[in-house]
Amino acid sequence: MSEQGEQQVNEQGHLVIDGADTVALVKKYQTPLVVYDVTAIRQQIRRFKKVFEANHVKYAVSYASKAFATIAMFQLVNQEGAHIDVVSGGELYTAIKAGFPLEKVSFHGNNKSLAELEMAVSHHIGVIVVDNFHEIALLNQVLEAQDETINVLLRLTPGVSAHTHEYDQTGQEDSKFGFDIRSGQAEQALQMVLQNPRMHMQGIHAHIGSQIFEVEGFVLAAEKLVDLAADWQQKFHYEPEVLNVGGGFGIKYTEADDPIAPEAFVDAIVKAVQTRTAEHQLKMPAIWIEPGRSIVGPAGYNLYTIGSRKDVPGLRPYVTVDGGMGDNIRPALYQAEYEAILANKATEQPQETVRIAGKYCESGDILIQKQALPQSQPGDILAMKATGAYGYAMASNYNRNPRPAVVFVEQGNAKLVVQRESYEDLVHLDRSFV
Ligand SMILES: Cc1ncc(COP(=O)(O)O)c(C=O)c1O
Ligand SMILES: N[C@@H](CCCC[NH3+])C(=O)O
Repeated sequence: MSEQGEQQVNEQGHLVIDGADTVALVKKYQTPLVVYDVTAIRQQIRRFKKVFEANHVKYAVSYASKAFATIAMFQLVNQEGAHIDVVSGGELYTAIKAGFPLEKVSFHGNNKSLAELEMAVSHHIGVIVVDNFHEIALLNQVLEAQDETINVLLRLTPGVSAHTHEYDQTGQEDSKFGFDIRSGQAEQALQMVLQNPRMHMQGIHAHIGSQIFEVEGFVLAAEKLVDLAADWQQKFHYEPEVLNVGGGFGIKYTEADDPIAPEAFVDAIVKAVQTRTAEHQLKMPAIWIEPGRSIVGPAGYNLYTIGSRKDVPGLRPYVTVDGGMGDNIRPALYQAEYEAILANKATEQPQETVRIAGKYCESGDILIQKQALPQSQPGDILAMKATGAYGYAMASNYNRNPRPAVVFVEQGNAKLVVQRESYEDLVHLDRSFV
């Protein structure tokens, strides 16, 4: 068992992840290897749920599976009684393969295809988070063709932009996502759904961004949603059963990060919704959240083997590992920062500051710009911490490197949950030209 930020080391001086010696894991599964601390994932889901339960509100913790979507992860989420959100037919297919209860699935996305909507409706998923007018028409077409009905949430852009990296802002008005509230688009969408006998207007949704450290944005967005609900109650006698405030709760990647606890986010959101609904004399809706990063991020580690080293005189040493931007694009894409330790020398003191480079054919393939480490040798194991969200999920086969294996560890027991890709896998879909 491990808490975010805590580091477990055994008598051999090896980093331990949920009871398993990382050096032994590497011996068995090789590198690059993605390892998840299952206890940490379970704890994180339970922490979110506990706050809702303490406040006696109806709720759903819906894991945003885009952060890490595999069959094993969906099964783990199901064991913890949480919901999931999917954003593609592929994520939905994974949920189906995992045996996930599909009535607990929400389907997001700003351009769901006809085929994706057909798949969602025929599998009777819990709710479609409708994003735009085109989708209302497509969904209606699918529902008529299949003679079905479905629950709908409307995705709204509440005009709240969270303080975060620019690429992650999705709540502001100038966004590709959702119906704009201010211009009246949201109201128009509501009327269309209310008039459609095949769509059950279950509630409203807003997601304001990702890797957010303050509660203010969530509180503001939640208040705006409740104000809108009050307006709709007056105008249309409509009250939402569900108010979904999205995900985006920030995590600690480096010592410089100081996110508030998951409990604090949820508590502030619940209190804001309670207060505002009471003011407007509305029924208290169920509150749904969609944490992705905060559930899997801190629980994940990328393990690499150190290979070559280049000392640039007067500048710095480059220490290269056997992975890089193919298994973690975030440093190259978002200038995301991480910290790493030598997993096989976890008790040794740092002696130098190095740049951790990947093996890909790109100068920008740097995993960590500045990392203090003990003296390292080829063959040492580097453990990058907090890589569990949007790491493996965004992995590619660039340079035709196979994607890593993924191992789940729980109380010392390791289980391979995604096999390492083979060279054969890499050419599997290729067809000969001659
Ligand atoms: C609609 C929606 N819900 C949930 C999430 C999950 O966000 P995070 O992983 O930051 O918790 C995202 C991604 O930002 C999203 O777009
Ligand atoms: N992929 C982004 C987060 C995207 C959030 C999804 N809406 C990251 O790694 O930080």
